[in-house]
Amino acid sequence: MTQTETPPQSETLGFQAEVKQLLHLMIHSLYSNKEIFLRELVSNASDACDKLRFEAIDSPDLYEGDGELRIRVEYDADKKTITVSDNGIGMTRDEAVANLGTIARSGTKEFFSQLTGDKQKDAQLIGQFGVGFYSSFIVAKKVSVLSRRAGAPETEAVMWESDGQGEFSVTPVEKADRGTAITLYLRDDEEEFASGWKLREVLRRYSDHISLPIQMLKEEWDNEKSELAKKSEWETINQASALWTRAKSDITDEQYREFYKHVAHDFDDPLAWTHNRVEGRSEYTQLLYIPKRAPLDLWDREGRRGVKLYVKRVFIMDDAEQLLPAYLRFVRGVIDSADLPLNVSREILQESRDVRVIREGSAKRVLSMLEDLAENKPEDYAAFWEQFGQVLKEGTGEDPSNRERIAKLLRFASTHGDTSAQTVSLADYVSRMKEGQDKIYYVSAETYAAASNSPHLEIFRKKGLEVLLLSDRVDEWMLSYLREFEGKPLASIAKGGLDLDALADEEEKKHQAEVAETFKPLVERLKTALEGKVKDVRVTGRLVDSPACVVVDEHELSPHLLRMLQAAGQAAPEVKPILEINPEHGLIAKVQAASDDTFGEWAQVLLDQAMLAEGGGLADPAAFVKRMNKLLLG
Ligand SMILES: Nc1ncnc2c1ncn2[C@@H]1O[C@H](COP(=O)(O)OP(=O)(O)OP(=O)(O)O)[C@@H](O)[C@H]1O
Repeated sequence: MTQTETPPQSETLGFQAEVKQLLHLMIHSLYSNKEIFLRELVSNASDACDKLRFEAIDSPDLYEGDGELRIRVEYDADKKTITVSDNGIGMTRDEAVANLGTIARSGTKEFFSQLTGDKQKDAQLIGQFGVGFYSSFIVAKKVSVLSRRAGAPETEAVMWESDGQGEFSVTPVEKADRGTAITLYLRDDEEEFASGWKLREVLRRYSDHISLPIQMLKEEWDNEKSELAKKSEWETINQASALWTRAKSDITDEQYREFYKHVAHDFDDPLAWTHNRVEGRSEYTQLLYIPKRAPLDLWDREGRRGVKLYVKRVFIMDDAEQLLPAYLRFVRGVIDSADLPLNVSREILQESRDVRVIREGSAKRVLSMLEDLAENKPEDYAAFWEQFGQVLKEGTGEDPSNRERIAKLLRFASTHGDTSAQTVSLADYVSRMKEGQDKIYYVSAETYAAASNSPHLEIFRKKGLEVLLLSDRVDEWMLSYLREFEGKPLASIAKGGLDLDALADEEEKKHQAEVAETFKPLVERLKTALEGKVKDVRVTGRLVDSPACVVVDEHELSPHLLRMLQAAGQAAPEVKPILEINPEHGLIAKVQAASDDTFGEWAQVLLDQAMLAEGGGLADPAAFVKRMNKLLLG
């Protein structure tokens, strides 16, 4: 060493604030589930081997003569340590600092903003977020990570160490073999994990689905010493074949569930799964899961989506979004293709005919799984709908070839149940349609309350006609694609003239015609008073308790959609409403009797309150209040 060179130095660095918070939460909330740390470490080791195998497709030298990838678990009962090691991709110093000192995952902001302080709820949330490496600190008072990246010189390894309190150190060290060895120094009350029996039991339970061999040193009973003695020979304690390649009949539900937790980085069990081998024009295997809960980044454009892609059992990439349409982005799992080249890139995926076949096939499988759930496990389907219904609705526009199947899977709130729970299917609705009814009626508004209190509903309630109550953001968009169901058009009850004639009896029709005639002069007066503000004024039979309402023409954008466009800063055309008045209402009689002096005020109040009831704002609310007060004082 020359004089100017300094010996490698150890550096102490602070954890990112979020990591500190996560560590604290994890240790305190996940205590009852502490053995999951082993699953997480094995899962990471397996991912590291997958990454190496992928990089080695182009650079076989990375194997450094050792192509047999494996994970090893060792323990020392005296020192109370456990070591999980792999010969995977490994980490450089900088990677260790970034990966084990910060959290740079989508959904991080949502995660921290949703924490409540309630241990159980927070534990659930941490599970959804992903526990990962940091879960080691649930059982360990100190963790050391010794790692060398594949292809880096032996002298360029790193030792990362921390007691999980707020800081960690990184020290340059030497390591002959590539990969990562993570040693946990167990807390005093966690010694039970430093046992061959315990480790085997936990590994079999949580990690049997891992496709690489998980090895431990053989142990045999030593009669002389009356204890289990470790041999120098390794034995593989899992089945070590990719789970999805095994026959369905050889896989237990427990193994399917554990595999899900590994691929989806979820803590919870999945809601459902589908596992198929497809042969023929295209050959692939799919194992796809529906999670129980929406990930925190479901609405995050940068969020994770899609499934893991394997080609002939070699891991190629995470989140291969081309393999499923975007409206199924909540699906997790694995697709293993026999046709794609190993060097496939995201760009190639976009163009590939094989990928298109896989995407179409996978979408169909997921829809079948959902249909099965809806039919045979309605409670599970309701849980699915609550979490992912809004995303599935996007499919009505995105996937025209499956629109009918998707339409059958949709669930809505309606006046039938009068609750905000979305449980009514279009088929349910159709089965309850009245004789002579040929349309599926709906009303859409910003909120469920606004929809269910819409004045437009009055006549429907009176006649016992069911109306769907739509208030999800995606609904208006969906309605522009979903125009009918089983030949029955979907019709907004806030648009156009109300065509309930088929449902009215002769006497009603006669009465309506007479009323329209009687109120003609009032209608004309209102038209003049509101000129420029409304498109038309007419008498309606759709109201029962309200004096007036506003509607728009059939082909025009609904006021609700207009407001959404305006809120999104988009140019929206000007749409003048049609004012409809209820001839049976006392207030209309009052307006009719108003003198010319106050008639203008009455007309304006009638329009303003109809706009308010519809869920819209007023351009000049203060003027409305002033006018109202004046009229109230009489
Ligand atoms: N054995 C390992 N070999 C190589 N890199 C590893 C290993 N273990 C962890 N890492 C790196 O550290 C990162 C962080 O791991 P961590 O377990 O916290 O999160 P994750 O695996 O990305 O996601 P999750 O928290 O959902 O499991 C990993 O993404 C990986 O880059």
